[in-house]
Amino acid sequence: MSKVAVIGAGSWGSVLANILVMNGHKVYIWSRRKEQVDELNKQHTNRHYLANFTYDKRLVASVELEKVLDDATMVLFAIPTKAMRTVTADVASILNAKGLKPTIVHASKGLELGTHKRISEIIGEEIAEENREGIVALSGPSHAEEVAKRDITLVTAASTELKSAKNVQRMFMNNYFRVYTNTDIIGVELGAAFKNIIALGAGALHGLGYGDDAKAALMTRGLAEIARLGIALGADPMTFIGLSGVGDLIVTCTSVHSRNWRAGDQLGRGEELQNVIENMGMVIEGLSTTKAAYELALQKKIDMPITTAIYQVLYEGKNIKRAISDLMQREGRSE
Ligand SMILES: NC(=O)C1=CN([C@@H]2O[C@H](COP(=O)(O)OP(=O)(O)OC[C@H]3O[C@@H](n4cnc5c(N)ncnc54)[C@H](OP(=O)(O)O)[C@@H]3O)[C@@H](O)[C@H]2O)C=CC1
Ligand SMILES: O=C(CO)COP(=O)(O)O
Repeated sequence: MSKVAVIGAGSWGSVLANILVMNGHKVYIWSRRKEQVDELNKQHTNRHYLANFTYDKRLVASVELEKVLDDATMVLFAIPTKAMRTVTADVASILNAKGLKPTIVHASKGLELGTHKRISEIIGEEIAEENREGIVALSGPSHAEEVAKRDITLVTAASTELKSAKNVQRMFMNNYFRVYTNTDIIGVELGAAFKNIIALGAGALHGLGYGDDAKAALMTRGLAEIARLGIALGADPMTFIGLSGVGDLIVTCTSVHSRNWRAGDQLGRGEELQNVIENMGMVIEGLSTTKAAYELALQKKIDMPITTAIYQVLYEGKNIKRAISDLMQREGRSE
């Protein structure tokens, strides 16, 4: 039996941990809050993040990172991108002190602000090679609310080391959670991060009352521009038509579960950005990813009109209707 340490007990970390427990693995989950640990261990619930769901009683929660990591053969990070560097550094020093070499998996979707690094790059910088077997990104169209109900979900395990990706595939697969492997971790991580930008836009169109034609147009042209940037950053173009590309774009642009879509919807209805962030109570990754992608597009000289428009709305206070009108009035061009 493998021992898995799950770092982060929000909606996604807790549900992935639950899958692993139900698949027969020993799983410890880390939370920084004692009251959440007590709730998970005693009531087997996590009401703030997932109302009306009861976790498998065998899932053990702890605030002690050392205890969670003890004997771990796999470490799974599911925390917001902005917390990745400091938390991985804490994990790294414990792995080093204990002489552990687990497979490292992450399920987060974003780019680090300032450095524009992908999450596997942050992990690679913080956790020494002698303390990791491989780095795997687990990604695809998957909402915690549906996976918790054992709805059918397909994701991909991406790593430059196929052996590690296959290990993750084996550990997570069951009759409702199907895992593919992929060696293009660049494309998988970029598709996962960038689709959140387009989801903000899709939500905004909904909030403003636009119809299905507008949403389909945004998703299609959005995919074109995020793939353009992804390819410039080293991704395989084919990855953008896979689960972590178009698959995740579809679910995030159409699902009421998506925090990015819901944030966009509220902005479209005229809500102030600060209120949207405060009321969500969960991470909205697309907000910072929009900034990172906008800066990268400028650096790489990639045309990203939708991302630019969303950046202007979020960071420069541009009126959303004006942003849409400006997009529509761009010079006509070939598809
Ligand atoms: N929810 C989903 O369905 C999916 C989410 N993802 C991705 O997974 C990642 C995590 O998302 P999700 O679980 O939904 O997020 P949530 O907002 O639901 O939970 C975030 C978790 O991270 C913890 N956390 C936040 N900041 C810090 C910090 N500075 N240090 C340590 N822990 C911290 C939170 O702790 P606390 O409660 O104490 O604040 C909480 O446990 C994101 O990148 C998201 O895009 C990917 C696929 C599906
Ligand atoms: O990545 C996700 C679905 O695949 C989750 O999206 P949100 O963060 O928008 O909820």
